Amino acid sequence: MKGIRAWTENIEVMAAFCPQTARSAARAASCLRWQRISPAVVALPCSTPCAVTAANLGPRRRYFSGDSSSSADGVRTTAWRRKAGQLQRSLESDPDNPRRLAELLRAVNHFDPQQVIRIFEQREPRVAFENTEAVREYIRALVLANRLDYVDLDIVFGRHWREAGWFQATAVRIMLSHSAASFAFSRYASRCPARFPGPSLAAPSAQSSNEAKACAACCARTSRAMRRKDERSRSPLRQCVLSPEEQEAFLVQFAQHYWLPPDSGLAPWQGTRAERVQRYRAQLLSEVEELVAEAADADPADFGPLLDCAALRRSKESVLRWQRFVFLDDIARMSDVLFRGPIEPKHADEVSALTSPCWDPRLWCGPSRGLHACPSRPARRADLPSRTSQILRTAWAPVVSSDEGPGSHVHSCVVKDEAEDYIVLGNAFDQQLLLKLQDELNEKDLEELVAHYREEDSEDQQISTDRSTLGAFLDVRQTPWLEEHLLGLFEAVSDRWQLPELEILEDAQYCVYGPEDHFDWHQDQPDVAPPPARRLSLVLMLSAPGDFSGGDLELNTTGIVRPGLLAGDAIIFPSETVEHRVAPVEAGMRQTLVCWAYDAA
Ligand SMILES: O=C(O)CCC(=O)C(=O)O
Ligand SMILES: [Fe+2]
Repeated sequence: MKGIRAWTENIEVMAAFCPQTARSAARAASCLRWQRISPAVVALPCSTPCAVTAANLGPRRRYFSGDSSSSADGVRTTAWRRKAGQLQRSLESDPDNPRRLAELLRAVNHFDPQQVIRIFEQREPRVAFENTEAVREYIRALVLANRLDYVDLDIVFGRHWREAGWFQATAVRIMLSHSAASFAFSRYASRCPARFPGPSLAAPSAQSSNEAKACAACCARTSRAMRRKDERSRSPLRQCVLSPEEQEAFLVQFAQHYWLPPDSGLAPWQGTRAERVQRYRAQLLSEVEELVAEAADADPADFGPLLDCAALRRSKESVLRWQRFVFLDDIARMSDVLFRGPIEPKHADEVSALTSPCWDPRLWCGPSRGLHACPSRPARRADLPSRTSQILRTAWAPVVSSDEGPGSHVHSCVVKDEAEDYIVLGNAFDQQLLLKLQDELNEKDLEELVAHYREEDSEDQQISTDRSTLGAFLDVRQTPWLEEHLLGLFEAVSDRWQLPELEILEDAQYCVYGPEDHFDWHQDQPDVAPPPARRLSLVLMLSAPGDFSGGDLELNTTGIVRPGLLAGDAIIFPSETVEHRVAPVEAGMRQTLVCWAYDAA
């Protein structure tokens, strides 16, 4: 009972995240339900009961069964349904009207938050995330439907939101992502596939609109199936989810810290509220870190960045730990977004920089396979300075691979930054693809492949410049998924430089820069050359910003620019014209994959 109380209070608090419907606290206090809410929650000024109907206040199960136990609830729900019907018709007559969408979602949230999630996720994400009011309703629906544990908030609240808002004019979707839902579901399904039965969820390939429809139908089928199941079922699959009570505890805390007004007259990051939020956020992050540290001592087989089916047969404890980590990480990200809002240009980068160390796949590999101890990988060459051989030995630790077939990966990437001479694609390789790439490089015998690019013994005639890095070559043509993906990235941007059909004719370079390593100013294609020649260069960042300092990639275009790259981001620029360099790394290790597109002969 206590759990249900906490839950309903929590829902009310979350539902109050609705500035437009804010009414006076007095009015709220007159509502019976609000009088039962804990003082911290009552302090909310946005305590309007109008956003909270009785239909929303019962235990979660009610959403799934769709029934309403009292006739008053029934009447209210019917009224909202009718209103939603009208709003839906009005939206149909003007489908791109953001206000109408938000109003519809607000109405539907009164009786069917699951439906709000579906409506929102079925829309073009780029457009949907621009609509702040609709996003609010979506967040509310996620909370009301208790979906926070399996919606990928990295997508929902992280970079994509920001990028959708800031680069809406140029945002491109390169891969197959037809909706946030398919992405979130596929990510979730790959963590825990058996939870979402049905082939198109485990391996969605929704390229065409027909496939998208089939996938949407499958999502609908699955959620119907889920609805039929009692959320608290005793089945082993259900038990591996973070317990509802634990989620409630987090959410209640979350509400107490976040659903407060900004100190008036101050920016959201200033004042006493900001301090509280910061403290809470630090606490969340340290909890995440603790779990990561704990995980480092665990059997690596229990984790893996993506839980596969086999994981379900592993110890329940370890699965639970993973779930808790994911949940905390999501909440930490969400808290950040809600605290600062999706309005600052650097917002998503900062969130990722804060949380990405926790996501470092190497941390999940356990001590015997992790970054700091990789005894099975001997030093590359006896004559290398110990510093660099050390770097190489520890560069890539084996990871648990996710055995997916081609086409099973849905992923979207967006334009993060662009100028006449370059374009930065955010999330060009997502976590999953980075792991696949890591596997690929691990499979190669690095001892054989490594090249030593010091000026004195460089055999590379094409680039005769001062360079100090370690590197290995990777024949991408032997790795069809990689070739296809890289070509996809090149082709997505080739129009802006009016380039014809492109091919990858040269090995990609995996570069490792340790302290003091650098790559001096150069052009990748020194002269304008007849075909086939390097036309576009792509640098894929493999290291997180916290992994190294210094080592900026600098481009000499209209002045020197230093586009910030997070792990998984790629910058593409014309090889013949853009002079660039990698400034000396000051500390840590910087890793990139560099690849060139040629025009066909
Ligand atoms: O590692 C980098 O960021 C760039 C390397 C580069 O410019 C090259 O390999 O040509
Ligand atoms: Fe270069």
